Amino acid sequence: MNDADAAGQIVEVLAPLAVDQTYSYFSPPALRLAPGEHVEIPLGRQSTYGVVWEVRGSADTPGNLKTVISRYARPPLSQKLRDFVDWLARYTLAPRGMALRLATRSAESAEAEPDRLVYRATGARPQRETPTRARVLAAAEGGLVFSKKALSGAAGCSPSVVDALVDDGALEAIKAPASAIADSLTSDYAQSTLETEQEKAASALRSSVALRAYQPFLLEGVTGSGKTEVYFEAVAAALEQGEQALVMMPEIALTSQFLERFAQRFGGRPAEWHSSVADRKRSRIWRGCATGEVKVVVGARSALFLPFANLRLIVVDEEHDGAYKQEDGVCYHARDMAVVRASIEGATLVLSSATPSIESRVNAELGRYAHLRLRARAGARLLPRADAIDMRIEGPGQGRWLAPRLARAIGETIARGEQALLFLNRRGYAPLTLCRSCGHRFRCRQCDAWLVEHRFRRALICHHCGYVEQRPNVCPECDAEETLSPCGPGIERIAEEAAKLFPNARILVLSSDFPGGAERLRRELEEVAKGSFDLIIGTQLVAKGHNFPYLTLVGVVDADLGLGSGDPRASERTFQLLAQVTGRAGRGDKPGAALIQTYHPEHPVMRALLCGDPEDFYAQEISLRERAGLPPFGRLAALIVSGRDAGLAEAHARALVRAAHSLPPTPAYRLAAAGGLPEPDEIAVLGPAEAPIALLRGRFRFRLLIKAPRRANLQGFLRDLLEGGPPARGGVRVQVDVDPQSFL
Ligand SMILES: Nc1ncnc2c1ncn2[C@@H]1O[C@H](COP(=O)(O)OP(=O)(O)OP(=O)(O)O)[C@@H](O)[C@H]1O
Ligand SMILES: [Zn+2]
Repeated sequence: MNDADAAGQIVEVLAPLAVDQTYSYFSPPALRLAPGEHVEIPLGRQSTYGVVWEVRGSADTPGNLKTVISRYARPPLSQKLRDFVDWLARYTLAPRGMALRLATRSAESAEAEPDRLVYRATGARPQRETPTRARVLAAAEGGLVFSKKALSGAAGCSPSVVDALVDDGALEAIKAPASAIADSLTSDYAQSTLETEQEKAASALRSSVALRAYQPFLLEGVTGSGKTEVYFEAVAAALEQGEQALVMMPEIALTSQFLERFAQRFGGRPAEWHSSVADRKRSRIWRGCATGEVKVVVGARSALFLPFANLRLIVVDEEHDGAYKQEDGVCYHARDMAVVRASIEGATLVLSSATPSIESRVNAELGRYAHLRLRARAGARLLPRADAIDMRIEGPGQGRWLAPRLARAIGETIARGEQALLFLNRRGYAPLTLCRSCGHRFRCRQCDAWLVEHRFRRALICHHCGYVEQRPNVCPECDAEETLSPCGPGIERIAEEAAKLFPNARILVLSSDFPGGAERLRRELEEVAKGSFDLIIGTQLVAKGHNFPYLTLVGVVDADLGLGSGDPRASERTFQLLAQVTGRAGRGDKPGAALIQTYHPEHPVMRALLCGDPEDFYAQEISLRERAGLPPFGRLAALIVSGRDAGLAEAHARALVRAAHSLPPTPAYRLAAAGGLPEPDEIAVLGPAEAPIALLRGRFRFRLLIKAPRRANLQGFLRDLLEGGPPARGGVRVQVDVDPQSFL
């Protein structure tokens, strides 16, 4: 043994806590740690879990450092994954420990499983025979293997009898093969014949995967054009090389159809990764990703932090979907971080959508992403014919929500034995309840929001914080009886109207807030696909990615709903949602149609939907963004300052603005003068303004918006501001949201 072997090490360890820095520890000679290994370390008065971030050198004695307690037998985090964690933290301004937490939450207990023993009869007779022993041997007859528990259970004896029979030579114990975490997959299990455009796109993806280098693609194809079919070819290419692929989906709990389709193509299911997968199973998948045993993961945004051993492909399905943005804890956009992870891993990246985000569209137009397009539906099917119902002219009567033309079309569809879908993106019965006598309106005490009436649950509910109260019969303000009146519709109210209009129809209301959770929704969506319902009424969860072969008519109850929010992405989001939901029609043998109820049929969003060609719409949105310096032409960050005391929160927000303007000048960025128009290369600090939801869960909220040119060092500025600015006091919190998606 030479000196270096005999010496201990000094290691930097990052703990998955709200800390940014690593801590130095002494590691005794016996441990010989490598970067990425998982260790137990003393921290404060306790011991905690951490990951070795760096080995700094050797040392003979701890000196004044604390000593690493032990090492966990878990697969180490690769350099690439550690780089990704560091990158994420730098970009989002989250403490590095919190970014690490995203990658290690399921690592705990991801040790290798101990070998399991199973038992088999040897055919030899035991030296001593008893009735109990005879029963155990009878249970083991036939040459099969059994667990100890199965044998002792069958014989009604204690497990020690099994051990005794092993000692006697009548049974033998053998190592059981570890049960597989994932099905084995076959790249060419059932290949479909691709159409010309599909084949072109698929072969571009296949060659990219073979190259083993970072290459980003935007796969843009109309609804039902076979995007899934195309990116399956990229998955197949990764499997052929024995390497790994990750497919991200915005609503993983609802993707049983997808898993089924995957199994038909590859002969087995991928590993599923999302919050409703049991902890134990998550740990096994985590480990399987690190050992390379798991080849394909289908998951929600958190799957991006799995410790893949050799990741060749990331697919972000429905890349435009808002669900990819995480808005609490570490605020990150999983689509954008997928780009980063793919580039660190040297993997192929596929962003797939029928209605890409403006950001991805611009990136494709500028050549940053290769643009693959599928312009027609597969199998010569047509996109649904869309028509507007002008609510100013042909709307329904007072207290009703379905225009006569829409009601007629639904009746005819059902009569033909086909399915219709009514879409309204609002849960509950009515978004507002008011007293006709005194005008009292029910609002949440914790939030700046009306309480939404839910008839099925007989309650008034706040959709922001979940606060629930019973709906009274008497007005709490003026004591008048029977004067409370619901205003406006939610899907429950549409269901009530539909039940009156179509008393014999099999109607299904789909909403994420009904009891039974994701499991129930999964079953109901399967029933819809089988044709068990005539009319489906649902919120945005019916819009996404489903294939309902019998569905031929989609009715949009209120197409204007999302347009008035003042959000810079309002038009884009409304277009995406409505294109997706109308795209559910006509995917089977029969052509589909969409009827769109709107007060603004001339709105660019409606025009794009009606003519079926979004090019003008995209061009217009892109030029609006460009002129306003909004993403992707400029960059945004929001600081949300909140507190139980409105005055303190507002004062802190103002103090932050003052602090921004008194930061010492630096070559790293330039700040626009307070109140002045920014020069093209300057960062502007806007606000503070009271947030549109000024009160949320009992906290008063003020927002600052930081607007920066694309090349400016936005993170550098934010870091200087948060470090150099005044400390928050009196329970005031500052949340940083880089690339905000929500402005509420
Ligand atoms: N080449 C093909 N051969 C046979 N069937 C195909 C082919 N391409 C697509 N299909 C079928 O067409 C339907 C739509 O395809 P797919 O779901 O892949 O489209 P998509 O573009 O992902 O749809 P969306 O974005 O609307 O969810 C599916 O039922 C699929 O099986
Ligand atoms: Zn509330």
